[in-house]
Amino acid sequence: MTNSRQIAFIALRDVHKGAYTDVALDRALQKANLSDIDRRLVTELLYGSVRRQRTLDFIIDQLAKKKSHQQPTELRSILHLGLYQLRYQERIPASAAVNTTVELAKDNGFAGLTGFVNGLLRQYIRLAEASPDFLELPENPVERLGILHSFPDWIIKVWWEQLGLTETEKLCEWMNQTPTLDLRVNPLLASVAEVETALKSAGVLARPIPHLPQALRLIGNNGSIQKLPGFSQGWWIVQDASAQLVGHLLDPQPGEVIIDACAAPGGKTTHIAELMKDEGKVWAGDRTASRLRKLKENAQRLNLHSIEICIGDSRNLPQFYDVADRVLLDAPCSGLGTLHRHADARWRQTPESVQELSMLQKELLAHTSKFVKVGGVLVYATCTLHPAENEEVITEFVAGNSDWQIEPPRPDSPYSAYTTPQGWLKVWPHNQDMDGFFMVRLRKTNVSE
Ligand SMILES: C[S@@+](CC[C@H](N)C(=O)[O-])C[C@H]1O[C@@H](n2cnc3c(N)ncnc32)[C@H](O)[C@@H]1O
Repeated sequence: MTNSRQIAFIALRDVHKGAYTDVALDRALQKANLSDIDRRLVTELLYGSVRRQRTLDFIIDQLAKKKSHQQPTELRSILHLGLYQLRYQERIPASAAVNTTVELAKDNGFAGLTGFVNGLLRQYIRLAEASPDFLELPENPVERLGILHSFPDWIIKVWWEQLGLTETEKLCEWMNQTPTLDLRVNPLLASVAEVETALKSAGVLARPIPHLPQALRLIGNNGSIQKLPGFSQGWWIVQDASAQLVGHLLDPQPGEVIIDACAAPGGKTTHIAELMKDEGKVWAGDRTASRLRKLKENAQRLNLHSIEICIGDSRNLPQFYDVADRVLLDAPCSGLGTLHRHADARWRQTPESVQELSMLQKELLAHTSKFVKVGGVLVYATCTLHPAENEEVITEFVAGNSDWQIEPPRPDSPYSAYTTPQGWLKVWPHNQDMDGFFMVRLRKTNVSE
């Protein structure tokens, strides 16, 4: 049987056994010959079931005698797929969700438990029809939000401390959406209007994004990215709106020397080269060779020649001391601002991994700041929404280095919507409808300690 639900099941089973969601999806899709519509269904069922894992487990715990984690792994995966469709996929008729899930059980070694699967799903339908709020949620507001929107309690706490309860709930809802796709047009090869027209002629609608001169947001679901017009000609690259803000905040100028210290796969490196009209030098440093190969492919496709690759740990590159007009440190982070794109990230990160990342970020900042000439600029950015990786890193750095100052964007700049009183920029996705990001521009003065 190679139907889309069986493919989704194979991928979800692999995720429940420890695989990364995108890797499991690619592997399962490669073995199947599915139409674009079916591929989209598999992707939606898999990503949705992984995101909503905590809620789905809670429902099983409430409806079955055995807790979800006591169920055989593969049966748990099958139940997740069925419940996900019933709870979150209004377009799929309940009868289709139940019947296909029972079939999955039959075809995957649970023929003797089809009655249990059928009974549990039908009980869910009955209870949900009687009262959509039938889940017996705990009183504790953190746990309550965590179960209802499927996040670990520690993430809810981190956001709650910054936003309060109502806003945190909005952010959780935003992070459970299917992500949108933004393009960044390469102005050296095409204009935004040309790309918009080419996409339209292929039946794909796109709209510009305010304040971002190179951005287009695709409207609706699209098939393979590589098949969209202009891809092979290097007219555009996929990059979220908030990631595009980072390049503009750095504001690189033609002829300058720029070091992008954590560059791969090159979304921002290529933006920097475009903004410099491909004149000058962009050093693209990263410690991961496989990701740097991707950077090279991107630079070649976009026909950019000013980029030079440097493999290694950016905490140990003394040859770059005092050479750069500008440095970008787009630091490795916990990715709490892009949880909608990486379905399993909320289950992989932990408070401990955040502490380790925070230390690495502080070390990277201490070293890469030495690359900047006096008078030059460093932009520190992350796609996370955790203060230990953002505010704390910058506050500590500025307090310990009196020759560095935060340089807030001008009040009349397009960044004013994101600028905080401290001078750094924070993009909250539920307010700005783009990935969560933190970014700050620092300037090196000639006043030393
Ligand atoms: C957030 S990603 C960079 C994304 C990239 N700037 C872009 O826009 O496409 C962080 C990168 O930091 C790299 N990295 C992690 N630790 C590093 C280190 N000590 N030195 C250099 N690169 C490092 C990772 O390999 C990863 O590619």
